[in-house]
Amino acid sequence: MLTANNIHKAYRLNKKEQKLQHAKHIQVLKGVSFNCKPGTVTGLLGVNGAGKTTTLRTLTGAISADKGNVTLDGLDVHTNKQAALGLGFHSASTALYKRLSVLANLEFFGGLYGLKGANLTARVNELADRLGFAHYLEKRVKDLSTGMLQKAAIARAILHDPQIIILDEPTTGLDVMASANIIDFIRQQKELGKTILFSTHNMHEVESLCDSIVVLHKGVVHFDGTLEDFCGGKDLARTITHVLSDKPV
Ligand SMILES: Nc1ncnc2c1ncn2[C@@H]1O[C@H](COP(=O)(O)OP(=O)(O)OP(=O)(O)O)[C@@H](O)[C@H]1O
Repeated sequence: MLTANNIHKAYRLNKKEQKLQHAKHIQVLKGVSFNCKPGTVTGLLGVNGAGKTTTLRTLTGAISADKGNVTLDGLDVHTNKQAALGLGFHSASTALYKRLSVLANLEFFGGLYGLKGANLTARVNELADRLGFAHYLEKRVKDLSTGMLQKAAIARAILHDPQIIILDEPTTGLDVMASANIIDFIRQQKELGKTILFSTHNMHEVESLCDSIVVLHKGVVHFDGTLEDFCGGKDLARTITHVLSDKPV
């Protein structure tokens, strides 16, 4: 089980912001705690600026938390290498080398995970088939469309076959077909027994995929539980708007 335990995170403001806000820091996460149960899909929801990306980045160690910890099956993912390898993280900033082909990128990053030879080829081909990018393995990353790039970057993030897959807005900016492809992929990964945590603003994706949701608001977990418990049979988009703006549904 992946556990976020009392995560706090503040960012230092730049000089102009410090003057405007009469503060040196902005406290973005204020004690975020939740679990992702094995073999489930959890949606991380919240309005722009709620702290979703910061949560995912601190969970995966991409940035350090000021306080709190993250464990995978009881092991701290920030200090235990084996636990860290249990996570795969994709976000808009997941980098690929633009001048290299998709294949060369995946071979390079696979090598960093210790994959080589037939095992590496098999893993790249498996992901290319599942995500539907086998036909552009030889294309240079700089020549990819947004959707193509997204799939290649997701593949890069999970080359090492992690138990936990963490995706920051995986379908943002994608057309319906490319989005559906990624949603199918998440579903397949769940069927394979993986644990998935992803942030999104698309409530239909949440309704069709998620076993549970975590609603973040102003850096605090506002709700953590099943969709049914959150919505009580009502429409998710309306419920979340109601809950977060305190207006009647
Ligand atoms: N590197 C940074 N330095 C300073 N402030 C930051 C930094 N990164 C994020 N923030 C601020 O932290 C807050 C939360 O940002 P975050 O990106 O985590 O929110 P989010 O819920 O993912 O938003 P969105 O839905 O728009 O992607 C925002 O006020 C943002 O401006």
